[in-house]
Amino acid sequence: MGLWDAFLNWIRSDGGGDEWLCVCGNSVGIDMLCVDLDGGEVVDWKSSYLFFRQEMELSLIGLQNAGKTSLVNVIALVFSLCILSKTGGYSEDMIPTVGFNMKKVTKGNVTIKLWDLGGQPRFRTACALDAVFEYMGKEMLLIIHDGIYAIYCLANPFFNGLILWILFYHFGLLDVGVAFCSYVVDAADYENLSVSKCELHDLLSKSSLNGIPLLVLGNKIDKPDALSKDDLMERMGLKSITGREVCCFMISCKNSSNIDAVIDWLVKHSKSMN
Ligand SMILES: Nc1nc2c(ncn2[C@@H]2O[C@H](COP(=O)(O)OP(=O)(O)OP(=O)(O)O)[C@@H](O)[C@H]2O)c(=O)[nH]1
Ligand SMILES: [Mg+2]
Repeated sequence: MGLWDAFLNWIRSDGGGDEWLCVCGNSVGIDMLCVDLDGGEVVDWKSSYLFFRQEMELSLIGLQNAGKTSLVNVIALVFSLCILSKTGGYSEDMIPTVGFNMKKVTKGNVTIKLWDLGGQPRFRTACALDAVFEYMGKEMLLIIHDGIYAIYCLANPFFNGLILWILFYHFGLLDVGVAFCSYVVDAADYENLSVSKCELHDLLSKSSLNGIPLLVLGNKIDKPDALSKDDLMERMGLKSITGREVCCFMISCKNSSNIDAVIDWLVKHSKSMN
């Protein structure tokens, strides 16, 4: 049922009374809540989604402390449209990510699988990143055994089938492809900018990422000393990148600034499943 049908039905049935209607929306969709004025309870809710079926894989890459996990939490909150959710959102109290986390968020027809990679040097090795990208390229697979990465090469067809089967049934991890690369930078951490620039350019030199659109997120713009977008683009060497689309947004996970713009970009660049 479409949003307007739901709305009209609700108006026709008990739209008067001591209830009020709240329509809220973001880049993922629109929710319509019917709230009981006396008790403050949500008595009914309907959803409508602006997009056709979309699925995307998002790997968040960047140095330690850039705010990748914070971004995952903020995106998860946007997907729950804030009102009904008691979880997710920004927290000052973060633990550095060990290895990586995978979080899948779904809202209506939009699904994002977020691969949140630990940014400490030991997790940033070419090997760990390669493994994820190669996995997405379906040439190698990455499985976690008690926190240790095991990389399986898909050269052997028998092994192939076996591992794909395990992945499919236990992790639901099939049919993915790298649609774009997203990179998170702390825009207020001048000291680490040159390291961040090198890591990014190293990553872009990988053949599996040839031509793939690049999304750079300058995080923590709530900090008074955060760089401007122009300065960040200059210092990250973004202006010299050719052969691919490059987009840069300045965001704050803390204040949720520009998060909707990021989600819009992701949805536009994801594989449409129509
Ligand atoms: N002021 C400010 N602080 C932020 C923002 N986003 C994240 N932080 C803080 O930065 C710190 C690191 O955030 P994380 O999300 O854990 O960073 P990370 O990139 O996941 O770090 P690793 O897991 O070690 O790679 C935390 O203390 C966050 O609260 C932001 O927009 N503004
Ligand atoms: Mg993290």
